[in-house]
Amino acid sequence: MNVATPAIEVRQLRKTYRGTTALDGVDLTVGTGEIFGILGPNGAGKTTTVEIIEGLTSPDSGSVHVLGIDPFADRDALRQVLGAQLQESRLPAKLRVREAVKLYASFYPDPVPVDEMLERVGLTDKRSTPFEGLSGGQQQRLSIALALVGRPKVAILDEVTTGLDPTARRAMWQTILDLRDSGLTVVLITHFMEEAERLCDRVALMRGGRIVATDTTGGIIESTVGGQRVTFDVAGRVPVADLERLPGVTGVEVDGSTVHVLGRGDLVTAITGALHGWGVGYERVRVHQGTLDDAFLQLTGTAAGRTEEDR
Ligand SMILES: Nc1ncnc2c1ncn2[C@@H]1O[C@H](COP(=O)(O)OP(=O)(O)OP(=O)(O)O)[C@@H](O)[C@H]1O
Repeated sequence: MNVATPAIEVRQLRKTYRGTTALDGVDLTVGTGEIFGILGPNGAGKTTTVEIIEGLTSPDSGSVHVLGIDPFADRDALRQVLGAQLQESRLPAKLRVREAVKLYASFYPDPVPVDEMLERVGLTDKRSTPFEGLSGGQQQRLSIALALVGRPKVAILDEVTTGLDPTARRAMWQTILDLRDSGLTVVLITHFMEEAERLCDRVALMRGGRIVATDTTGGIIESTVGGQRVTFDVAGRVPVADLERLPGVTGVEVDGSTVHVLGRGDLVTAITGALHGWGVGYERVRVHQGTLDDAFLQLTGTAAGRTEEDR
């Protein structure tokens, strides 16, 4: 990954649809050769952002550059470097797999040979199957083949593993990692936290048309939910101030007789040792490592997979 040489630069994008603010000042820098995830609840503005990057939707204001190309000033140049996978991978029902890839290949000066492309996405056996005869996962793989056949330098993949069974999802993950290893820059919109953790070099979390965090998944977890949460029950008075002063502790929450201590390092040893020393009886010690789900919840106010409207 090389953030010093950005593949995509987005500055202060704003977009309103008839009174609905879809984007409210989005800034993004995607380095060349990284898998960059965009996460956020439904309606956060992810698709609008990538549609603007793809030159499909014009922003009200702000700027976008993909490898230095302005998508709105030079659409033809953009098409040669950017591979976009359609969110709704709709093709004519009767179009056969190989014909579809051949058609898309004809748009480019130096496409991947059609049969090689089919092999790469595991669709060789399905080359003569019409689009309507493909399973959801096969349709996803075909749409990736269509996005990649022109040898793009940047690929935008929008929810490519939605609807896939666990085996197909893992195969798709490997495909995406292989693409990154071959030098492609990948922007990945996903609702799956595990997918983001496994694939993405960095992620941006969106909420209400804004980016609320950009970092590695580990960095986001560390800076929002910290290392871990230790929960235990006490019979008597909770020594909140004393707990807050322990090394590594970043927060203490009390819920009746249940105490949650947030922090980093060897928290359990520090807490139990201190409680013994203070003569405070405790029981049922539980440790919860911070996850990307927790960070998502904290930063977006929404559980992963729920909508902004649900809040
Ligand atoms: N064509 C449109 N007309 C009107 N409003 C739109 C249009 N496209 C998007 N919006 C609105 O803009 C906001 C952002 O939508 P967007 O599709 O970018 O979100 P998203 O994060 O991609 O959501 P999802 O996870 O559901 O795909 C939403 O409030 C949405 O209703």
